[in-house]
Amino acid sequence: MKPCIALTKGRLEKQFLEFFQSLEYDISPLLNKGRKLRVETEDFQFVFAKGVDVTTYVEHGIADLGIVGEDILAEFQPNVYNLLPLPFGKCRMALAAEAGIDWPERKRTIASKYPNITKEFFRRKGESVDVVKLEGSVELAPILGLADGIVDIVETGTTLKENGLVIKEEFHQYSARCIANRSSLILKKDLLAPVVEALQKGVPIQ
Ligand SMILES: Nc1ncnc2c1ncn2[C@@H]1O[C@H](COP(=O)(O)OP(=O)(O)OP(=O)(O)O)[C@@H](O)[C@H]1O
Ligand SMILES: O=P(O)(O)OC[C@H]1O[C@H](OP(=O)(O)OP(=O)(O)O)[C@H](O)[C@@H]1O
Repeated sequence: MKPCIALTKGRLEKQFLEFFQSLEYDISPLLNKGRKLRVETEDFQFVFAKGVDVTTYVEHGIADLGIVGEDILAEFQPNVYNLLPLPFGKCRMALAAEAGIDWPERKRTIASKYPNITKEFFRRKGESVDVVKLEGSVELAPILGLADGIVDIVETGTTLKENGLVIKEEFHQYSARCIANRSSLILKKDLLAPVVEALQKGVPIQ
């Protein structure tokens, strides 16, 4: 039996595969996978899904391990074992608003793909806000007047800058994480230990 690893499609998939290859695992069957969502290599089964679905497959034990952004874990709090940080997918969570516009004194409206993280951020500040959930291109919301500000991921800051927004506060730093199904870690210990160890060795000491 091969361990099953669920990968977040897109950005993290690319970065994970480069990292995995640097650990000398053969990833050649994954390089020309086309639109296939399930691919086997010599040592593993890989499945490809959206971040939040990666956590669902791992929580249900369909996948033993998952590669997912820490932002997804913070937002959805899945019942998985948060095994270790990985040295890619680094980004921050920030509150941003239009440059040169005064932050209104009334109750504010904040747009985000992360309503739970947003509410928790303002709860800790003792402020009550209305949160509008969006699925992407969140930077549009203040420009179009849907919200006073946004809570979103920032990496280079280019998206904010090119849309006339500025950071008001940064409040979390994230990276990709390796998560595990809680039972798999016990029941498939011998199968998973070598890969977990290899991933761990590949993570530079902070
Ligand atoms: N600009 C970024 N720079 C670095 N890491 C990012 C950035 N945006 C997102 N991430 C990280 O990568 C993960 C996957 O992001 P990605 O944009 O590939 O998918 P997504 O935002 O879930 O949306 P979709 O699949 O709908 O495009 C996020 O959960 C986050 O941890
Ligand atoms: O600071 P930057 O390097 O510009 O990166 C930040 C952008 O990246 C993410 O969006 P993504 O590309 O995932 O698109 P989305 O808006 O559709 O989620 C995030 O939501 C920001 O919009």
